[in-house]
Amino acid sequence: MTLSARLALSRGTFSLDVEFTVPTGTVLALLGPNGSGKSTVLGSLAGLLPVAAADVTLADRRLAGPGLDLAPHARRIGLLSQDALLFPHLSAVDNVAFAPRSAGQSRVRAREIAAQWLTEVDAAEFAKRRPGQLSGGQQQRVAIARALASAPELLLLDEPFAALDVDSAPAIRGLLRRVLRDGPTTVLVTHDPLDALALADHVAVLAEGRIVERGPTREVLGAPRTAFTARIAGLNLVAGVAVAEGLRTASGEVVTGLLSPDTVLDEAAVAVFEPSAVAVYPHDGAHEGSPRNTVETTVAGLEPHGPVIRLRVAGGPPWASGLSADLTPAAVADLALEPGSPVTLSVKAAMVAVHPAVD
Ligand SMILES: Nc1ncnc2c1ncn2[C@@H]1O[C@H](COP(=O)(O)OP(=O)(O)OP(=O)(O)O)[C@@H](O)[C@H]1O
Repeated sequence: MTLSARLALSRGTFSLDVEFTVPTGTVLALLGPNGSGKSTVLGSLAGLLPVAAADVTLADRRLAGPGLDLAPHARRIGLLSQDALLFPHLSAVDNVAFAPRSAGQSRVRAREIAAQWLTEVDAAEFAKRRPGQLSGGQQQRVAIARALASAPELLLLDEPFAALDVDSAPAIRGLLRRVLRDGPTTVLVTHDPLDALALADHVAVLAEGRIVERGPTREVLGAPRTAFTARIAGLNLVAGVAVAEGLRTASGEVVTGLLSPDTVLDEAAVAVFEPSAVAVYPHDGAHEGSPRNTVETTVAGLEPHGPVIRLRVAGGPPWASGLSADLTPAAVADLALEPGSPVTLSVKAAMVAVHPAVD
């Protein structure tokens, strides 16, 4: 069910004008700062907001177009927001059964479907409880089951981890990774690049109602082409497979780091670290102390980046090419760095986070 959307609208002084496609079964993450229009895109796709001009098709079904604006319930879209928004007077199983029941399934069949989905999201044991008797994370599991139980052709996720505490967010993220693997075409709104890395095949970066950059997630976040994306992402990313010590790259080097709780060993992962976590030495410099990842490479470029100088490197083992490090202007002068200078980069293992990633 490929989604093709063009949406244009104004809300007061804010205007939105975007066009994008999400191929069947893939996940597009919409990233952007507060107020950039992410929720407005989701609301428009769901048919909850009036649009000035829209052309939205899902496979061969037109949801909106000239003279056509299907009502939300007729769009066959599942929506999951940051708050679970369950019906407080219904049990978990009845909340989930509500979706297939509204789609015309018999009461018995709707309950069977609900029970299957509650099992799928590890919430079968809460089936009889009402939302008030569940934690935020448990409610969000039930809400995921409800969104999927309607067999939506498009799933819209609006910051699904934002209301969860740091302990339950990774488990729910892992759960969504699992159910989205063979799941519906999905648009995920987030301001956290790590959510995009874990769940999305592609990202589109929104700024002031326009898409300023788009492409495969790791490409866009690992090597942002616009200063804007670099500000919100700007992370060093190394792709590979999760191993107990951290991450193993395709060419066999191990980048030592801390595994996030939802990481699965031997599955695709990325090691993520800030340019400010990278120390730079001349080749013969000493770098001892806590366990570090150390690599010999060459300065490719130096650019001012706010108050610091961002150094990019090229050469050395494949995983090191394109890494960034932030230095003070004084350090750049002390080390006499210029393009072509040989340098050793060093990153403390404790500063490297290993996250699951979409293959
Ligand atoms: N009901 C409304 N009436 C008028 N303007 C609105 C309304 N709701 C939102 N806006 C404006 O639309 C713009 C986009 O808002 P939107 O909620 O889509 O951004 P967002 O990227 O989802 O932000 P956040 O990350 O804060 O949720 C903002 O400038 C906002 O002020």
